[in-house]
Amino acid sequence: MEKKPTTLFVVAAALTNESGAILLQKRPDHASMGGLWEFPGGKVEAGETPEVALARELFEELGISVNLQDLIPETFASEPLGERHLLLLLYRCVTWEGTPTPHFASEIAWVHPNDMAALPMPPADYPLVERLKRI
Ligand SMILES: Nc1nc2c([nH]c(=O)n2[C@H]2C[C@H](O)[C@@H](COP(=O)(O)OP(=O)(O)OP(=O)(O)O)O2)c(=O)[nH]1
Repeated sequence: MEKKPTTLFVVAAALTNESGAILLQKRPDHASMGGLWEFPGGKVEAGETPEVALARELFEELGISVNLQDLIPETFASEPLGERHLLLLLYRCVTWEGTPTPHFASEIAWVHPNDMAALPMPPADYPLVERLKRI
């Protein structure tokens, strides 16, 4: 019988500063996809809307607070991820409270989409970056 992959719902943010650079964080070496640069975010938990999940993740991972209405849908990725299928919703956010501070990531950096090709990222992120370059 054909295997039916479980869809993994992930939300992430393109936190964008005044010069158009976007915050990326480096996954810790011991994590899955360790050492890769990603958009901050994570899995949507049961009972959460995607926006509530993203606001929670941004607070947990970076210590910043966002208003749900400031999370603007930007683009998404739909890609196989091991035995699962990843659906990653990317939101744009230009307004938040607090200074992003890495709580789990090994590093954070502000990177212009044109410079992201130089960084190793999860495979699902490359099409997202291409989209961000054209916006
Ligand atoms: N936050 C985030 N996750 C991403 C990106 N690209 C990408 O493939 N992912 C994947 C990595 C993870 O499998 C999943 C995010 O979940 P998470 O960050 O809460 O997961 P985790 O480290 O606990 O992951 P896992 O070991 O359970 O797979 O989405 C991205 O740009 N940002």
